[in-house]
Amino acid sequence: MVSLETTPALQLPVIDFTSPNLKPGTVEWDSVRGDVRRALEEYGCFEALFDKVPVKLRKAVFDVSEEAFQLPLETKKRVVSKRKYRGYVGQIPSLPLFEVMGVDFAENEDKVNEFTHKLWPQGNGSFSEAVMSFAEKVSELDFMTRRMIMESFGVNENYIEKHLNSTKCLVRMMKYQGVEETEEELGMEAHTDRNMLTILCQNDVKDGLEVRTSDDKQWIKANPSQDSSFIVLGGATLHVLLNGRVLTGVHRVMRMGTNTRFSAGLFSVPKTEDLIYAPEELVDAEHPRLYKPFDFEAYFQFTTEGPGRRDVAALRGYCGL
Ligand SMILES: O=C(O)CCC(=O)C(=O)O
Ligand SMILES: [Fe+2]
Repeated sequence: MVSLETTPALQLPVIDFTSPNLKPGTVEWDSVRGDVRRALEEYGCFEALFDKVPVKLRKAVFDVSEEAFQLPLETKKRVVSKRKYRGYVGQIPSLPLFEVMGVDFAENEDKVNEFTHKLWPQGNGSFSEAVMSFAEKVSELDFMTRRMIMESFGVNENYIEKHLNSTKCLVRMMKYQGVEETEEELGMEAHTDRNMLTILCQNDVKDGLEVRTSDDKQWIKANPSQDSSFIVLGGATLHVLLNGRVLTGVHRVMRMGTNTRFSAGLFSVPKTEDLIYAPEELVDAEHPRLYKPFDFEAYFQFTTEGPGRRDVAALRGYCGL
């Protein structure tokens, strides 16, 4: 007999960060902290309702990124970097729909202005301002999430403070061309992020980002609200730092429809050369240490030197114990 029941569409957990009382030590904080832990343990990802980024600022970010992508290719090439995740990347033969601008040290006014001046020698205050303001506001969600997850594992306060100060902000603005085909096309291949935490938002093109379930069997369509939510993804560095106790969500971008999709993200990235390894609070008889001390730059290099290196299996091969 054919069952008439349909499987409800899979959804990412949604966590509400909008309580005005969301401060360490409050009941609200502890409750959200529990949600964050469960989501990162089970999905390596969640949708965050977060109201500290005004709609106007989101719009400004997508407007300036559109302006940047419209510059002639020769101009965009002025910000091509040796390191793939920074600067301008586009015209990848296997990902023809995709372009990205990555502004490193987006919390630093001089660095942002330097980037802007390479694209617009006469200056472009709106670009610099949108990037810096986005980095500042979204960092609040990044810091809260990382503080919560570390607190939930009993990591001591000094360590947490030191950890939070050990990262920089990379703001990446992505563009995915629309497609005429009726079939879905790949916008960005399946991968795990390498950094600590990634926080993404997108323009009014609804679909695109998909996150794989932890059993690797299904894709969950992320469908963040255009005005009030962000998708938060745990990266490989956070996974190593927390001794594998949180997942790093595999994700990809699929394109369908003729509208151009713009997305923007804050990537927290280690800025020091200190080796990363799990604090003692994360290691016990039940949870033996999984990874050798980890050098972010060396790992980054490793992932770029061959195909298929952007997943947890490759990470284990690289630095597993
Ligand atoms: O555009 C998106 O939503 C995803 C981008 C992404 O996964 C990345 O830049 O690592
Ligand atoms: Fe990613």
